[in-house]
Amino acid sequence: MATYAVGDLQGCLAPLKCLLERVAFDPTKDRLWLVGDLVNRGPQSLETLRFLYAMRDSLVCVLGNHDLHLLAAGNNIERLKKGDTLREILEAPDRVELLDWLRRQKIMHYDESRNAALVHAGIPPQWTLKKALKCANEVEAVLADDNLFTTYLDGMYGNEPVKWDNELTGIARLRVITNYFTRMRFCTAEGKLDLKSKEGADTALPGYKPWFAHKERKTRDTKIIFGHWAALEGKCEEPGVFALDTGCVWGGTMTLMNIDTGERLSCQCDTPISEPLLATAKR
Ligand SMILES: Nc1ncnc2c1ncn2[C@@H]1O[C@H](COP(=O)(O)OP(=O)(O)OP(=O)(O)OP(=O)(O)OC[C@H]2O[C@@H](n3cnc4c(N)ncnc43)[C@H](O)[C@@H]2O)[C@@H](O)[C@H]1O
Repeated sequence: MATYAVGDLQGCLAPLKCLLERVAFDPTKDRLWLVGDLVNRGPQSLETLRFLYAMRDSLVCVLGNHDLHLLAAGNNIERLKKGDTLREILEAPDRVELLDWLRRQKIMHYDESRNAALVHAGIPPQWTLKKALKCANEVEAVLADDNLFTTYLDGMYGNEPVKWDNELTGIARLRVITNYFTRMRFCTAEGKLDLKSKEGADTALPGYKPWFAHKERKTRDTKIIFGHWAALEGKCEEPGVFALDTGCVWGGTMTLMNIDTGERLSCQCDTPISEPLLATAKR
């Protein structure tokens, strides 16, 4: 039995299948951890979601910003944006089943036996592991609640508050938690977010650093696996922190890592997003 983690899929099913074949993945024995952003921008969002749903008992999955966006669009809370490749899911006969499953996935997974955490974007430096799990659970509970999840999705968008405060309540509290776990790249040691910068780790504004690079970070004893930040190209110098988004959808590759050995494999995406969309996204 082996446990693997794979970077952002973003609707790229062919490289996922290629990676699973290369490691002879056996869903009856092996486990696959997904860093989130299962869908959007790539060519096969619906087929990817169906493929994952069919093997759901072998998966551990955390949600990314694109997955949350799909949930909002699927509940008529947010419109699709130019470049989104989610319409096929919204029009699918099995959409209710698929979105219901997606909504019940985690924001953070922690495996005590490995002392390893899985998140989409990161864990802010000022939070302990215990605090991070508690905050992730607040969002997970609201998302899984049939009466509350649409109110959450409706208030989820936006960049404020820029920093955690224990006194925060309601949607502002849930929004900053969401932004830490699913959108963060750069922040200060106190967890003040810069959500605008998206380039490499060496492009931080004065006073900011990649979330994992703060020496005060309170989760330094825990292995952390994350995706989201394609411009890192899967490279992270920080010991115990593993970046897995290698920009499949941007013409890069998809990366799979054996969680216990650290061994990595990559597959090219055959059909990355079109050149015009790439140019728009980079502007
Ligand atoms: N609370 C909330 N508030 C607001 N929105 C929310 C939200 N929750 C969910 N959302 C939704 O989030 C979605 C994404 O919003 P965006 O605003 O487009 O998000 P992003 O930061 O660009 O994130 P992405 O996940 O696409 O990052 P990636 O590194 O792949 O790509 C980022 C950039 O990296 C660049 N890049 C990729 N590979 C690179 C490389 N090798 N080198 C340099 N740059 C590279 C790309 O060109 C691209 O510009 C939207 O649909 C939005 O609605």
